[in-house]
Amino acid sequence: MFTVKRLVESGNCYQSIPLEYVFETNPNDDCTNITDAADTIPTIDFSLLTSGSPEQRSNVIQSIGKACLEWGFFMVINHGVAKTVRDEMQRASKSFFEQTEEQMQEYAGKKLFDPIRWGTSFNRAVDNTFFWRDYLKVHVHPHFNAPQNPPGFSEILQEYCKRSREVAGELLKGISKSLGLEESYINKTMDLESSSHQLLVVNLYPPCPQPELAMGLPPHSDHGLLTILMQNGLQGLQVHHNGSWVSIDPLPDSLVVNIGDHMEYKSVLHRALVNGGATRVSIATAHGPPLQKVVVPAPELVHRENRPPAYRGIKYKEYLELQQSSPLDGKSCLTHVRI
Ligand SMILES: O=C(O)CCC(=O)C(=O)O
Ligand SMILES: [Fe+2]
Repeated sequence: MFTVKRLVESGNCYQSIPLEYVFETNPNDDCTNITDAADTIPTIDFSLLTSGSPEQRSNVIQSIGKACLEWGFFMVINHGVAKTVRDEMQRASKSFFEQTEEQMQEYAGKKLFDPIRWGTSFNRAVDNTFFWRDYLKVHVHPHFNAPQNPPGFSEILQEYCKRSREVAGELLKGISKSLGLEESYINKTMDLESSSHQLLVVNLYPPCPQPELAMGLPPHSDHGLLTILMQNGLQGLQVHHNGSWVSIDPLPDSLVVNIGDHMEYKSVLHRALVNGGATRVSIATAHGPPLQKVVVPAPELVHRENRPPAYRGIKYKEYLELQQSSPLDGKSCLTHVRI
C-alpha cells in the first residue's frame, strides 16, 4: 500500500510533497490561530468526579457542562490511566507501523466494519486530496480484536481500551447530570453497559517537508458519544472555536476528550496539522452505542426544550457508513441527518 510513511522513506519527497497531497484551504475558512495561552480548552479533574466530596462533584459536573457547551473539548487530568499503560500503548502503536509491509498486508484493503484495518489518508475512494496520515483502526468492543504483531501489542491495547472505556463511562455520567438528567441516563438509553461500541484509531503523521501545504486530517467532527485522545507530545490538533482555529497543547499526562455527533451537546470541528520535524502519533478511542442502536434526540430534552427534534433517528452503524463514505468537506456529517 502506498502509505505516507512509505512515501517519506522512499526519499521521493525530500523537498516537496506530491501534488495530490497539497491541501486547498477553503478561502472562506478564517484560519487565524489564537495564540493567547489563556484561551484554551478547559481542564477537568477526573478524580473529583469519582472520589470528590458531593460539593466537588457538583462543581466538576458544572465545569464539564460548561466545557461541553463552550468548547466541545476538554482536557482530563487525574484520570487514573497509569503512565506505564499510556507510554507502552504509544510505543506499541508506533511500532505497529514499523513492521514490514508484508506483516501489515493482511489488514490492508479492508472495509469499515472489518475488525482490523490499516490504511492511509481518510478514504481514498472519496478523498479529493490525500491526507498526510496513515492509520490503524481496530474494533475493540464489544468484541475485542487486535493485530497479532508486534508481540505484546494485543495485551496493551486491551488494557488501554478497557481503561479508556472506564473513563468514558464516568464522564458520560457527569455529562448526563450536567444536562439535568439522571446520572445513568446516557449509559442506560444507549445500552452502554452491555454492548457499547469502541473503535480504536491510531493516527500516524510522518514528518512532512512542506507542512504548510499538507493536512493530516481535515476539519471533521467525530461519530459516537465521546472520543478520548492521547498523543505523543507533538502538537497538531486544532479545534474550531468562535470562528477561529485554536491549537491545542495538552498538559503532560492529560487525555483530550471531545464530544461526538451522537451527544446532545454539539460536536465540534477539529483537524490535525502536520509538522516538518518528527512523526506525530495520536491515539483516539471513539465511544459509541451498539452498532445496531437507533439513536434519536433524547425525548426528555426535546420535551423540555419544547421544540421539534432537530435530527432524524439513525442507526449508529448507518451513521458510521455515511460518515466514512462522505468526503471530508469541512462540514460535520450531522448535516446529513438534520431535519
Ligand atoms: O490527531 C489528532 O490530533 C486528531 C485525530 C482525530 O481527530 C481523529 O482521529 O478523529
Ligand atoms: Fe477527530
